[in-house]
Amino acid sequence: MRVVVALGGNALLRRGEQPDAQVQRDNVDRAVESLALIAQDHEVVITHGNGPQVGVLALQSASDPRLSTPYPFDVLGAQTQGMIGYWLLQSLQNTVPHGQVAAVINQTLVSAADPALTEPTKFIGETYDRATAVQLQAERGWTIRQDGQHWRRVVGSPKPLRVVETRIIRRLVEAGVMVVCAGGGGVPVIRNEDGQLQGIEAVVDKDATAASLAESLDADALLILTDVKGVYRNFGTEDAEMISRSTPGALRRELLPEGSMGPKVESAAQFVELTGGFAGIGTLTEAAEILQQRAGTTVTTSVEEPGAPV
Ligand SMILES: Nc1ncnc2c1ncn2[C@@H]1O[C@H](COP(=O)(O)OP(=O)(O)O)[C@@H](O)[C@H]1O
Ligand SMILES: NC(=O)OP(=O)(O)O
Repeated sequence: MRVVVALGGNALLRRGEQPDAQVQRDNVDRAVESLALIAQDHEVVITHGNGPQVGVLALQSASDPRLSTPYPFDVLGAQTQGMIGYWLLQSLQNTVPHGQVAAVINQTLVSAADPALTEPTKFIGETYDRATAVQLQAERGWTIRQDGQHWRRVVGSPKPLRVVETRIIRRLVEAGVMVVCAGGGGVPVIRNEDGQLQGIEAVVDKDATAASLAESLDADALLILTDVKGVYRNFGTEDAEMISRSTPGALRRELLPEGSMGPKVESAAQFVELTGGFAGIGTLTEAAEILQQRAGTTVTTSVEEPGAPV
């Protein structure tokens, strides 16, 4: 099977954790332990998020007195691809010694006219209490939104149209290489009026890019791995109940929150609808079980008997 895996940025740096390199390396190692089990038997393409990490780098850049302008988000996105891509590359090479691995810096084409560029929904950086977030909004001109119990900065997140380097990624996969790519949803670029690629200020949703890439690469399965066991009905309440199996239509009707579980559900639903393949949403440490449809939330075109292979 060909499997595209999307690793959550919040799963690689969990809410409230220190953004130290070692903390994230340990989280990457945990994810890779789980991914290595899949890589033994399947072709694997790995994308990763960068929401928390790009926020850390944005703050660093904004507080550097030597810069006349902070680094724009396309540049920061590329930095996170380098950093997280390096951690994944090394961890995969150490864990799957005979595997060939490549980490690719790459771009995702978006539309300059996408209304999402001016209606920010993508959470980045750390979480704050409301008062602190409101203060940062005033001081730094941020847009902020509520994320669960906390508040966070949000930035524009246009729809990915296509991973620019799709053909190169396909050639690597066909050559048996495990490819780490489209980190942070890919560096967002537009084609300008001269036909040139040009970076823009945005952070693409990596689940949306992963679904688009999985479809372009003719993947059989899309795994969206994060820091929860699956998609819950009544999430965050005493009546919370995990949805084990669902269809695109039924899952969309759950109306999950924008900026966190909503984009995962939409990406899983789109991949399943477009390809007839299956998608799984669940925790980073259960990749193999999710692929076997024994853990997480499995999304298929129709709901079959529990545990039945698709
Ligand atoms: N219905 C739900 N079921 C499960 N998780 C949910 C739900 N609604 C919101 N969430 C939140 O979505 C988060 C995962 O989304 P996100 O933080 O964007 O993940 P990542 O950065 O790992 O891709 C979970 O940590 C959880 O707090
Ligand atoms: N770019 C992106 O989607 O990052 P997260 O997975 O961290 O939200």
